[in-house]
Amino acid sequence: MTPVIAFDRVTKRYGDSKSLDALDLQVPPGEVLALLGHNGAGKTTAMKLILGLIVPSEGEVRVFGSSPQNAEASQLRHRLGFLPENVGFYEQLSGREVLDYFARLKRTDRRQIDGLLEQVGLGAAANRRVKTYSKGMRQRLGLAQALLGEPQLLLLDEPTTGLDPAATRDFYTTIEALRARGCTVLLSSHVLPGVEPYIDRALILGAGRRLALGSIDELRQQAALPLTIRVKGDWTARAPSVPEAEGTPSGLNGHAQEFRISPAHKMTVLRRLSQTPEVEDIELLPPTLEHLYTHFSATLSDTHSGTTLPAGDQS
Ligand SMILES: Nc1ncnc2c1ncn2[C@@H]1O[C@H](COP(=O)(O)OP(=O)(O)OP(=O)(O)O)[C@@H](O)[C@H]1O
Repeated sequence: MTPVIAFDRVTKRYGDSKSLDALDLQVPPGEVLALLGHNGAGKTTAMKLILGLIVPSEGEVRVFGSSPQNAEASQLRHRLGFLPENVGFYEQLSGREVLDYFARLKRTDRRQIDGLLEQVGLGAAANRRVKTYSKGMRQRLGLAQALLGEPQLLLLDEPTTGLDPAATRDFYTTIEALRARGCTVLLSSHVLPGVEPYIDRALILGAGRRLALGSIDELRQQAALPLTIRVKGDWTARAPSVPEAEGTPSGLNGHAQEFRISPAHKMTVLRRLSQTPEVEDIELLPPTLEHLYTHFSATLSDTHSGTTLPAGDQS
């Protein structure tokens, strides 16, 4: 199956510095991929290359099997929706008028506008001027604009910046619906909380390089970070220590204790604890995407200080 996005050793240079450095990436149809990285990691550069706004210095970018630069590029753009990082609209227009304007620009059917406004939760505010919209409402209008024409590929640059937790959740619910209808979504972010359940894979970029790529489970396996075990009950008198624990265990409310163990010791520790009658409950807390992001981003500082990236992540 042709990947929706394919980067083959793509480098983008500005003067002497590289915004992207020999990036390889294949995104299959219907995947939701999070593009994660600190400021300046190369996320927006990758999106601009996909949109055909800039050209690679080396390597090749293909979108739906074609170069975003060639003669078919305008057709290609009809299959694409884009929400830029800083979305700006004409303040004097209403939400409906803004979408009407963009639908004309994109030459798409204007009858979808009301449905889209409902879908992003702006149905009741459709006739209000944009200048009266909150930050969250503007982001929703930006998303509705990106969804005009039922795109098969959606590029969302920092879409949840400035949104409150409820608006962020609503936003991810919309992403879930898009995934259900087979749309491929590329979502750049450094705001991670809440994104985990909605993505298929994450690409962690650092200084234009691929630091890690995989599903959350694959990233957990690669990182082999300790997991946290939370144990409730008055069990410490009978089994006062867990020799496998890393660092100092922490007490919680006097009735629970939390400690970190390596994944290799998980089953040994669980078996022992489950045979201790005073143990009332055991909770396993695997590393979150945020932990993984911090871990893989630290490999970049290691690289800069002379050591290399982990095996398998050097492309
Ligand atoms: N037009 C340009 N001219 C020179 N340097 C550029 C240009 N565009 C981007 N860069 C540089 O390329 C690097 C990557 O930038 P990019 O905007 O892709 O990062 P980003 O991951 O999107 O960052 P942020 O999270 O801050 O948006 C940065 O060092 C940036 O300064």
